[in-house]
Amino acid sequence: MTNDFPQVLTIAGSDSDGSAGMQADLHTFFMHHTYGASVITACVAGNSFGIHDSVSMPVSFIDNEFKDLAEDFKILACKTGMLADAELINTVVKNYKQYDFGPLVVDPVIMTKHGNMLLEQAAYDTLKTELIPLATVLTPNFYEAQKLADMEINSDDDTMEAAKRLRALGAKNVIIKGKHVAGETDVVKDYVLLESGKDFWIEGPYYHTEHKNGTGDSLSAAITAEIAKGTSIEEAIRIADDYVDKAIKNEIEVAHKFGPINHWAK
Ligand SMILES: Nc1ncnc2c1ncn2[C@@H]1O[C@H](COP(=O)(O)OP(=O)(O)O)[C@@H](O)[C@H]1O
Ligand SMILES: Cc1ncc(COP(=O)(O)OP(=O)(O)O)c(N)n1
Repeated sequence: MTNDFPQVLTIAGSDSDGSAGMQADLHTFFMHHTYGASVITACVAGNSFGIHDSVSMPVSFIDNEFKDLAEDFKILACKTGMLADAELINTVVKNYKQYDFGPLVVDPVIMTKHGNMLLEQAAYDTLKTELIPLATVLTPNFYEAQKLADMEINSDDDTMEAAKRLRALGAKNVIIKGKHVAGETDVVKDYVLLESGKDFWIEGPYYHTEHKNGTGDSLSAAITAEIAKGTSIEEAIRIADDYVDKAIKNEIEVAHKFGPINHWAK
């Protein structure tokens, strides 16, 4: 029997079209040679045209998902995605503190790139005070970084200041995914501030494609998988960035409008 596949966990919402949410996480875990388990927090009904309905799981059900995994699995790293509201954030925080599921990557999912809200506004403070302090790596996109750092980002200096503020909330390592707007952008730039104080930019070409649903989920899932394999945080972030870059660059023909990225790309 082989034991070469570290066990990892996504604590996230299900997205019915498979492009984002825990489905994207599980595709990514698989491609990084890790075994993915899931604590489902919410379900969204959606397709490549948008999200059309959403329900949250009962708190007692989420407790039982954690308990069942803790009794049977050795989770080496985990990540959070869509948490919907403050009650769900508090439930996840309580369970993460109770069990030993390794380093935590927090993808502070607030809104999809097409404007659907996935976290209610009343929960932003809970995210900041309860979950972010537990984060080994925090992975906000441009919009989320502005909300959580409570500032506008208009320059590289602003991005660096926002990352400092997010570290001050308690996140050990921060990657802020850069702003990228079709027609305005030739390059995408992510900024990384590590626990050691080391910082750097990861720059790549902007790809003109509608097939980029799930980029943020896949980035944070790849970081999680690499951490579970023992990769350093810096290298995990670089590998994850490269994975998502290739997955956007090499489009696949799935769905009619805003499609998924290509997890098989090499
Ligand atoms: N069109 C694009 N071309 C190249 N890289 C992209 C593109 N869109 C997103 N990325 C990259 O995908 C990763 C996820 O970023 P982003 O899409 O902003 O996250 P989110 O899905 O959380 O909004 C980042 O590394 C970002 O630079
Ligand atoms: C259930 C669910 N969770 C998260 C998202 C958003 O995914 P993300 O990768 O952060 O962003 P997009 O690239 O999809 O905008 C989602 N859509 N559904």
